[in-house]
Amino acid sequence: MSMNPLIASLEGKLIVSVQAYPGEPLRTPEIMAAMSRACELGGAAAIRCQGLADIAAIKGRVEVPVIGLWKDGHEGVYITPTLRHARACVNAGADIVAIDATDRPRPDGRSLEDTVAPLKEEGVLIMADCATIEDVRRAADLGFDMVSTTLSHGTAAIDCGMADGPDLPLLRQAVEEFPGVPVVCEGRVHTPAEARAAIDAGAWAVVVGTAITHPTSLTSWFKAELER
Ligand SMILES: CC(=O)N[C@H](C=O)[C@@H](O)[C@H](O)[C@H](O)COP(=O)(O)O
Repeated sequence: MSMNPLIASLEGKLIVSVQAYPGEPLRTPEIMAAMSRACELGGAAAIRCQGLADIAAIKGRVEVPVIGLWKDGHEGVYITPTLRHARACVNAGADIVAIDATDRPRPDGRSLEDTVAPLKEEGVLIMADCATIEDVRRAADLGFDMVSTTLSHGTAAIDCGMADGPDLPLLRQAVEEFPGVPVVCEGRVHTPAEARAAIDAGAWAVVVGTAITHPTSLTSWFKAELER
């Protein structure tokens, strides 16, 4: 099967995740859209973002593709947990929808397979947020358009530490097992060198969030170093 051109366009590219967490000062669609545009000007090939209002605002502000997701809650499956959430992301303007691809129970009782099948029929491009190689295998089997290492560091909704880099072992294993599937390296990519290493390890694209778009974390990293 030939690859969708939008997915193909992301090969070797940097995707920036632009998200603010509940209660944070930057959490308004207007600010997230401005930040996304700023990242686009810096060369982001796509923006990954959260929530229907942010997706719509960002889609209206940038030319590059938007990977949308909807975080609902912060325990269990919270990244676009149901078909309803996924369809809403599409309606808000997402070009690709990111979905939790773990096998944990979903709030609507549907399996991942039953969540994904209608989306595939509707022609929606989907990205699998994976925690383990089993998740990658499941996602590849279900026909996800991209798989990502998003959840490999656990599923804490907010993760501000600078310790640990990206999960290159999981990335490498996924790339080796599924040479035909675009594998995205996402989660704890904190430096340009780490992004480079991910591409060198076979990543189709790299997603960087915190290290570009989360000033509270960035500030705390600098502060911690001064207090060490
Ligand atoms: C685990 C989870 O919910 N990850 C979220 C997924 O959208 C975001 O909070 C992350 O910022 C994103 O994955 C990028 O990762 P990092 O911020 O480490 O560059």
